[in-house]
Amino acid sequence: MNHTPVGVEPGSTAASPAAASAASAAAPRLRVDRLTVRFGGLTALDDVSFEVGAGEVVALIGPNGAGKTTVFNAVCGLVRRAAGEISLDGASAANGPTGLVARGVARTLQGLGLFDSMSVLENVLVPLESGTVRRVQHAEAAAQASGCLERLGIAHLAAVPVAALPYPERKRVALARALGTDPALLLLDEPAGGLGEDDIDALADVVREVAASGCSVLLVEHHVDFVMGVADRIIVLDFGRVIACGTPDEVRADPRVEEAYLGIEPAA
Ligand SMILES: Nc1ncnc2c1ncn2[C@@H]1O[C@H](COP(=O)(O)OP(=O)(O)OP(=O)(O)O)[C@@H](O)[C@H]1O
Repeated sequence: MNHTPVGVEPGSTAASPAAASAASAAAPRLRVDRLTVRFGGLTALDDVSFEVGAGEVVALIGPNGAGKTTVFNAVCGLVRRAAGEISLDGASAANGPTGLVARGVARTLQGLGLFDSMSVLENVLVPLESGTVRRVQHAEAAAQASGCLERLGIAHLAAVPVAALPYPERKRVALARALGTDPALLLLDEPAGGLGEDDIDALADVVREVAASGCSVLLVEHHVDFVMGVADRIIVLDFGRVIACGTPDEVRADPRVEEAYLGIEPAA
């Protein structure tokens, strides 16, 4: 896995010179710069900045309503930015529902969003054949989708309707569908939610392997042990602002995080 730090943002707890020089050496895979999103009078994101490097796993954590999903939606162009810039591999993203998906961003959803009556393989084929990501020949798409099912240990379920599967397998299908597009940036929305410990361990292995292959991973997750075990860096949001950013150890030791996220009052 690539552990290269790619920069330190306002509120960061990790400000090493190495991080600064790495950040300036190459454009990060994802750059979110001073992002502000408002819903009417509510400021859901307020001046949020962070970066995700190639092959890096970055976790966004924070209490309910902190703005994590809104970051994903902004990266995908599903909510309009009131201010700020988002870029992928140095190319600026339009402020609307265009561009990023075609440029190699894939996302899983909290609600999975699978087509229940379709088979596992058919679900994974949907984005490959729809032309929303890119248009590939059917044989090539089928081979790519099958490879993803193998990778996630569900090849034997290829012909099974999704409706017949238990929740952990359904989550694997959703992940396979995202990975099937061969993304440069993978957005995972609560990937460990609803899973048991064995499935979470297997998921962590997959995330590490995906990152080792060069794909960048940005994930939103409440399962603290999973986050601490898999993330290279963690960004902590609270009320739409970045309150801390650093390695798992740095974030774990930050009293602001304990106070905001874990609900622990800092020692007097
Ligand atoms: N489409 C919307 N319209 C109005 N308000 C919204 C909308 N989407 C999100 N919000 C509000 O913006 C804030 C941030 O929401 P968001 O869903 O990003 O938080 P979150 O950190 O993902 O929370 P959770 O952990 O509960 O999923 C919340 O106050 C939420 O109610």
